This record gives sequence, C-alpha cells and structure tokens, in this order.
Amino acid sequence: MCAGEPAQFLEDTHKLNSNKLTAYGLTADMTTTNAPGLTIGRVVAQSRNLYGVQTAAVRVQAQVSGRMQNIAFGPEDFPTVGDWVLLRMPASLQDAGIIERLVPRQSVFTRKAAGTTSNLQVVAANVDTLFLCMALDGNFNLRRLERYLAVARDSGATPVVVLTKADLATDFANQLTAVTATAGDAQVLVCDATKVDGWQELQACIHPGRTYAFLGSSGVGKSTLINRLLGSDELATGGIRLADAHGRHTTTSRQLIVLPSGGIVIDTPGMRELAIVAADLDSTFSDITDLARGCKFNDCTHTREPGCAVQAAIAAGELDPKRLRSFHQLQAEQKENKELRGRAREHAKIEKMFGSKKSMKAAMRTAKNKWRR
Ligand SMILES: Nc1nc2c(ncn2[C@@H]2O[C@H](COP(=O)(O)OP(=O)(O)OP(=O)(O)O)[C@@H](O)[C@H]2O)c(=O)[nH]1
Ligand SMILES: [Zn+2]
Repeated sequence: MCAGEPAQFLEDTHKLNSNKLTAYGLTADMTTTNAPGLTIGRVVAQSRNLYGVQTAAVRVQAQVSGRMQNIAFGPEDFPTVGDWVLLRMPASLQDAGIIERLVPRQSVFTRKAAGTTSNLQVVAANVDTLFLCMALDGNFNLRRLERYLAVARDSGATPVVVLTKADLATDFANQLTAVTATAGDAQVLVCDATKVDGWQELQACIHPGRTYAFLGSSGVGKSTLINRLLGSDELATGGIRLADAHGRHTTTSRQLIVLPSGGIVIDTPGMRELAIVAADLDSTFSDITDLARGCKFNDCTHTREPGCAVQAAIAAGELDPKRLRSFHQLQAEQKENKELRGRAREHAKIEKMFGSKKSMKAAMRTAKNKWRR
C-alpha cells in the first residue's frame, strides 16, 4: 500500500482481504457488525491518544472522534490495545483515521493507575487467556498471586499461572504445591527460559486466533518468554512506532503481535504493584467462601464473631491465617477503590453536563424555583 491512496481504495481492499483479520482474532459475530462507511480494525498499539489500528487491508494510525471524547466519562470508555474499533479511514496513510466506535468488549483487564487516587488504567481488552507470571526466585509471593488471580477472574479472561525462572528455584517442590493450592482451578505452567525446551508447556497452550496477555511484576521474564515464542528478540529491539501530528515518533509501551504459530499476544508493561478495582474474590478464595457457609451469622466477617467456621478452621490448622488476612485486605482495598472510582465517574458526568459542580447546583436551583412558581 502506497501513501496517499484514497480511502475508497482502502475500503475495496477491505472487502477483498476480509479473512486477514481472522489472524488478528476476528470472529464471525463481529464481521456482521453493520456500520456503513466505517471499517473494523483491532488496536495493536497505543501511545497516549494515538492508536495503531490493524484493518483487513492495512495498518493505520488513528485518534478517537470528538463525539467519543464527549461521551466518555473515564479511561474505560477509550480504546486500549486489543480493542475492536470501527473507524473512518483516512484519505491517505499520512493522516490519522478516526475511531468512531468501540465494539463491546469480551473481556477487559483494569487496574488502578500508579500514584493517583482514583484513576483507572485499562491494561488490555478482548484477551482470552491471561498468563499470570511469577518468578520462582526472590519474586515468589503467594499473596501477590492471589491479587493477580482475583483481578484476572473478574476480567472475563481465563487465568493461567506461569511460574518463570525455574532454574533459580530454591524449593521447587514446595513452591509448586503452594501455587497449585492457591491457583484453585487455574492451570499452572512452569518455564525456564535458559533451557532450549524450557517453554514448551507454554507453547502448547497457545492456539491460532486466540488472544493472550502476559501479566506480572517487572523483571519476571515476560518479554523473554514472548521473544522465545516469537523465535527472535523482536520485543527487545523496540515495539511499534507511531508518529504524532508533529511527525514525532514514539515507541509504544504496549503492543499486540501475531506469533509465527498463529497465537496473538499482548505485551503489557511490567507492574510494580497491582492495585485492584474490579476483582472476583469469591472464586479466588473459594476455600474461605465454602467455609463461610458454616458460620453462625450470614454476614460474618470472620474476625471475632461467635460460631465462625473460618476462624475454627484456622484454629484447627486447616486454613493459613495469612490467607484470611490477604482476603480481608483485598476486600477492603476493592471497596475503597470502587467507591473512589464511582465518585470519579459521577464527578466526570457532572462536569460533562454542567461544566462544574457549582454550575450544576445553580442549574438545580433555577429548576427548583421554576417548579415552585
Ligand atoms: N535465570 C533466568 N533468567 C531469566 C529467565 N527468564 C528471563 N530471565 C532474565 O530476567 C531478566 C528480566 O527479564 P524480562 O523478560 O526483561 O522481564 P519482563 O517481565 O519482561 O520485565 P519488564 O519488561 O520490566 O516487565 C532478564 O535479564 C532475563 O534475561 C529464566 O528463565 N531464568
Ligand atoms: Zn465467619
């Protein structure tokens, strides 16, 4: 495709190449999306408000439409890597396309952005399987794994635990037993990137047309594993480059890549901490929720209530008190962050409608007075 070719040409090519997007995970129900004048594509890269979008014919740069910005109340209303979008194609490849609509997500992984009180970060969308990576060296931490599992289980994607750096494990058998118990029904894989066949178990889990994301603390070996699957050091040598309106190039921190084997991988930036907003604690701590059915009170908090079956299990040595502490801690954190998020969205709505809270109060006063008269 040469630069400067008209949009009509791109539309025609789209019809000819409609199968190409299946390699990017397009499914039959999505192709029926009826949107005259708009082209379907998948977000493969993002750098602030600039997106790289793969369509059936070509890869374009795009920005969200003014309308989309106007109706957005928070980060979750903007596209992220992995999203399917409907866009108006640019007249030439020098220009940016306009993202008009977001196709409803099958799954979405969010976290609280670092350093801010309520800001949400949408890490990846439409992921089928989330590989939760934890290294078997000093990074090993079951409490952190519980946190990742809780967020992953709420995302709509299937979590799979990937234990990395098996060559550095000091107590492999016990670590594996503890992780298997913590993972519940989630599959557990072991990888060693230093061995020639040290990632075969992972490779066997990856299927064409399905989307995978690797999550885990910085340095656990996510990029190394993706590079092994790619069969090159592609990730290490820089990601997809996007150019802003001034022609300045930026290398994106997040990207979507199709592996030689056909699987689709979203590379996410390493996280120092995973602060939770949306989490499924009930299935992550199903041992505690099962025990809780035997508590005397329905609303038992498993702290000091009489007849608490959870505390009884701890006293009998059947439940690790650290696990209950982790459950309580995540419950409190989720409640606090949900409230913060709810307030932030309400605030954004008021600002969109009235400009500010002050203007809203003035508008309400005027309406009340009118009604009285
Ligand atoms: N011993 C050992 N080292 C490994 C293994 N896998 C990765 N490493 C090393 O661990 C370091 C971090 O690996 P990365 O792949 O960059 O980690 P990452 O999770 O992508 O880190 P971020 O990009 O910060 O999120 C590198 O020096 C790798 O060479 C392994 O299986 N064994
Ligand atoms: Zn109880």
